[in-house]
Amino acid sequence: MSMSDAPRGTAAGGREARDTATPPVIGWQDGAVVVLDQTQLPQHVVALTLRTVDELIDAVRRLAVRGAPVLGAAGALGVALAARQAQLGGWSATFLGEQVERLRAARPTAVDLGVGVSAVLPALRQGPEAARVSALAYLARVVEASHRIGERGADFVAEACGTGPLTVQTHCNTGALACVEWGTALGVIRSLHARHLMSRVIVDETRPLLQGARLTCWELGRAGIDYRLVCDGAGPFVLAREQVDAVVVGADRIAANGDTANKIGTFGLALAARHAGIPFVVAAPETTLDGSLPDGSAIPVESRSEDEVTHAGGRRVAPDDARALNYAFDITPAGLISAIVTDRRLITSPAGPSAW
Ligand SMILES: CSC[C@@H](O)[C@@H](O)C(=O)COP(=O)(O)O
Repeated sequence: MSMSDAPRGTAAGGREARDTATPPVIGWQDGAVVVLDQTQLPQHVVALTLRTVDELIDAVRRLAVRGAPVLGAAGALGVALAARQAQLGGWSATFLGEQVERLRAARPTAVDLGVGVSAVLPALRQGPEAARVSALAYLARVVEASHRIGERGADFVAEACGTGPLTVQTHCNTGALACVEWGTALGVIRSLHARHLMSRVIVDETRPLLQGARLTCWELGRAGIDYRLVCDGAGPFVLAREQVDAVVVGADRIAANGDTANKIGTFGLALAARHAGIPFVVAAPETTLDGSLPDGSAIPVESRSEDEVTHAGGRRVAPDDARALNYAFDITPAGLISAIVTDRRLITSPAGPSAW
């Protein structure tokens, strides 16, 4: 992705160091994982150089690197990083295995994080170089999947909604920042735009770190796609008032029956879409399908710090004794989902993916 009109920089271990290199969303450089620090966008384009598994886990937990497919890439590259650290530090095989499992567990809901870790494990036995090559191959597959999802999703939305111009609502950030390139839900929107079918995107601001407001608006602006930002609470009303044609969202984990975990606020949009009689589409790579879980009740839902709800702008806004529930994700029942679009297929079965 092009970042030519924003400040740039690199940083090591979380420290900022400005230079003129264009940071990739995620990549490998000189024995380290390099990620674009998504907590600093859109004001600053700053890369983080992560040299240890601990630094990578910290970046994942504070959402400096985020979005399910990119978390998969982080898991894959993280195994290569662990292999390198093990060689340099003389780690035992047991300790190396423990560090890899810590990485897998850094965030619980996005199944792709563990998928990326598992993809590189066979190469780990052959040493750091083999792990690096395997991780980069995984990253290339993430990119390819993202483009396929965009095209297939655009086919479905165009078929379901007509030739436009279309107003599409989306939630969170599912673009290049979450997928290395193009995007899942935002990839569908990009592909519709490339076909001259898009009118406008309604962007929900998204908790906890305003991923929609900061990241999706930034990406849409760069792509030249018209959008309007709305606060999360306004989402369902705006869907009806602005005559939205379809809702397209991403996913962090899809159970065998099609119940889908995605960013908190998605469930409400799905209810609103059903009320309005418009398609509610989930766009995700095949890797996000977790056939080991029968339904959404088994999906682990991340709960984050209460401070993200009780504080705003760096200061406490709720009373000192206020307690918060800070679920990072919700589960949308399969019955509210019109279609699941993956890089391999279109699933419209009301019985869900278990009938695939
Ligand atoms: C293509 S990204 C799909 C999902 O990962 C996305 O919708 C989402 O919920 C991201 O949550 P985040 O907490 O920002 O990692």
